[in-house]
Amino acid sequence: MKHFHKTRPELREWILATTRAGHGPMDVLRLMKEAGYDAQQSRRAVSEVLEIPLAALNATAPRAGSKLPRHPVAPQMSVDEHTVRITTSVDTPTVRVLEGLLTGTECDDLIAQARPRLQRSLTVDVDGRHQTDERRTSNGMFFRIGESALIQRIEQRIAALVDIPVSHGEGLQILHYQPGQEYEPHFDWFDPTQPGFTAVTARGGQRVASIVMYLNTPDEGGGTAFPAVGLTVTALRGSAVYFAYDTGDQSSLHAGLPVAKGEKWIATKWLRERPYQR
Ligand SMILES: O=C(O)CCC(=O)C(=O)O
Ligand SMILES: [Fe+2]
Repeated sequence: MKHFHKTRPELREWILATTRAGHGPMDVLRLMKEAGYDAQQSRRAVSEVLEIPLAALNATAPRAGSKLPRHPVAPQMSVDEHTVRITTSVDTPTVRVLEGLLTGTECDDLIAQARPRLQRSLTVDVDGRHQTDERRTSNGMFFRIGESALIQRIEQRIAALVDIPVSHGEGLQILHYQPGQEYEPHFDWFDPTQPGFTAVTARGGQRVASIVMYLNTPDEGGGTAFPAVGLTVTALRGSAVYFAYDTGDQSSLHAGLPVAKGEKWIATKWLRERPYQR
C-alpha cells in the first residue's frame, strides 16, 4: 500500500496525463486501485488534482449495508421449479447469458399486462429529472414491486439467482420497441460526477447489476450489444442477459440494437446496492 498526504508531483502528473489520454475519474481510480493505492487516498488525490468534489468520489465507495450480486455460475442453476442455463460468460464486463429464465407463458402474460399501460420511455438527466430522450425511442412502463403474483414470482426468482433481496430491485420495467427503435449505447450505473447523482442514489444507492429479459424473439435485429467486447446477445423469448458493474465501469457500455423487422419486448430489472423499497 502506498501512502501520501499532499498529492506528490509525480502522481499529480500521472493523474493529469491519464485524464488527458481520455480516461474518466472512475477509470483513474480503478487504475490506482490496481496499482495498489489505498482507495480513500486515491479519491482524495483525484479530487484535489481534477477538482471534483470529494463527496462525489466518496459516493463511489461501497457503504455499510451494500450488497453485491453473486454472478450466476455455469452450467446451470435451479431456482424454484426452474432450471436456468448459463450459456455464455464474459469476465470484463461481467456478463452472463441466461437461457430459460422465463417461461413462454410468463413472457406472454407480462406483455399482456404491460401493453395497456405503455408510455414513451424516459431517461434520467443530469439533474435527476425524468424526461423523454431521442436516444431512447421505445415505449415502456414500470410494474410496482410485488404488484401481482406473476411479478412476485419473477422477482423472487431473480433474487434467488443472484442472491440479492427483492427489496434491492427497482420495479420491473417493460419496454416495447418497434422497427427502427433502439436504445443507444449507455451505462446503467449513475455517474457520481454528475449533479443529479445524489438525488438518483438517495434511495437504494448505486445500481450494481441489470437483467434484461427478452419477452419475444424479434424477426431481425434487436439484440443487446456490448461494444467494448464486440458481443451481441441475441434477443430470444424467455432468455435474458445479466450484467454487473462497478461505478464507472466503461466496459459495461451496452445498447439495444435497432429492431430491423418485427417488434421487441423486454423486461429490465435493475438492482441497487441497498434496499430501494421502503
Ligand atoms: O434493449 C436492450 O436490449 C437493452 C435495454 C437496456 O439497456 C436497459 O433497459 O437498460
Ligand atoms: Fe441499459
